[in-house]
Amino acid sequence: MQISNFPVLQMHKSQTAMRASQKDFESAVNQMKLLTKDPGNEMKLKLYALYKQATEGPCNMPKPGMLDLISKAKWDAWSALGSLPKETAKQNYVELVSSLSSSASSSQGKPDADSKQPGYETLVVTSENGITKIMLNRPTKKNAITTQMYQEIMLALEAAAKDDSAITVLTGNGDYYCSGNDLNNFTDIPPGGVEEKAKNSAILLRDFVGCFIDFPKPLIAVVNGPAVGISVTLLGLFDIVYASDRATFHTPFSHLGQSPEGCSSYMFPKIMGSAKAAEMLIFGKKLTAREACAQGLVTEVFPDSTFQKEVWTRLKAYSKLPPNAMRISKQLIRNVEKEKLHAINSEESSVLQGRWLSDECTNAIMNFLSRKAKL
Ligand SMILES: CCCCCC/C=C/C(=O)SCCNC(=O)CCNC(=O)[C@H](O)C(C)(C)COP(=O)(O)OP(=O)(O)OC[C@H]1O[C@@H](n2cnc3c(N)ncnc32)[C@H](O)[C@@H]1OP(=O)(O)O
Repeated sequence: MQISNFPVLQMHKSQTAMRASQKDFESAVNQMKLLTKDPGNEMKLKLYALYKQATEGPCNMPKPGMLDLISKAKWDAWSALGSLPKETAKQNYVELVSSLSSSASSSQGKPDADSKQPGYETLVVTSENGITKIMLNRPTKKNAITTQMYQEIMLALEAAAKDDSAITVLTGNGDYYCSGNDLNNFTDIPPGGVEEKAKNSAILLRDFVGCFIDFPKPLIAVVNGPAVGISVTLLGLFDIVYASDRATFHTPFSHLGQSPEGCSSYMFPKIMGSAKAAEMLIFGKKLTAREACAQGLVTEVFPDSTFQKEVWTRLKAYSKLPPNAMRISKQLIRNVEKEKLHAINSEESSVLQGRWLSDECTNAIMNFLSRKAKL
């Protein structure tokens, strides 16, 4: 085989002026180890040949026997590089790895059109590589959760629980992860009046949180930006929470005349201790991502510039673990407290039903809607 049989090498022959440093080469070698998608045998042979040429020079090994097919394919690929200089081989290796990683990362945040599931207006739901991703999709409203969105999230979780993906991810589109309950939800009053509205909302809230309590597979929050209200309290029910260092965590319930939900009245003291939980849930202290990580609410914080790439690389690796083992482990952890969590969820929903009818709450919502108050 001649060098001309490798178009990618041809393409780079004219670029030898741009030499790759030893550091670039070593980091490309490390990057290859992180690649989660198999690049295919042809590509692997090209990379093998370039690596050998870059580190050992031209192939002078004896040709393997005809029956040793794998060694022979490798020997052929290396020999085909002839007397290609080591420096050029290094450069070509670095560029080839870079083209592989960029095509992998460009497909990470952006689902391919075929994998997008129809039927959702407020979410983008995709399923690929063993991962079902539920993305809140009202970026212009900071992904505030409308009544329709609560319903769609429940449907998406129900479907994800049954599909063949190994893990499920919740994330947000745009600069926010989620700004919590859409405060306009309270303006749509049914014929039965505000009491009926409060009752229906409490039922919706209880059912919504119930889906998170019962979700059977590993559930991961990819917190791409600030999180407010119910999007924060629910995090205690996730198995992993990855956050960008741009994210903040804010539960301004007292400011809104409301009280905690999402089982946070139990999970937050358990996760971070009662004093820290009180600062968040009673006094509305906003935490940075690093503070939330130090309190145990967040699993790991990543720099915003590499957040998507690092998180999706990690999740793709996790999604290849045996799915049944992951499910069973999750259920062992969750089942100990499932009944208790449902009881807490019912109690929190019923307390909120009363709060929504209070003057404190009504005034706070009116203030926001008339733009007098912002968090
Ligand atoms: C079935 C009911 C279950 C209820 C469960 C109980 C849940 C409780 C909670 O989640 S409490 C938390 C509620 N959330 C808030 O109080 C947040 C309110 N929003 C804000 O304070 C700010 O918008 C902000 C700090 C999130 C962002 O500020 P800023 O960056 O200045 O952007 P804008 O304010 O201009 O926002 C852009 C656009 O989005 C609208 N919006 C944002 N969040 C909400 C929201 N939670 N509800 C309704 N609308 C929201 C905002 O009004 C702007 O809209 P506009 O462009 O003016 O049309």
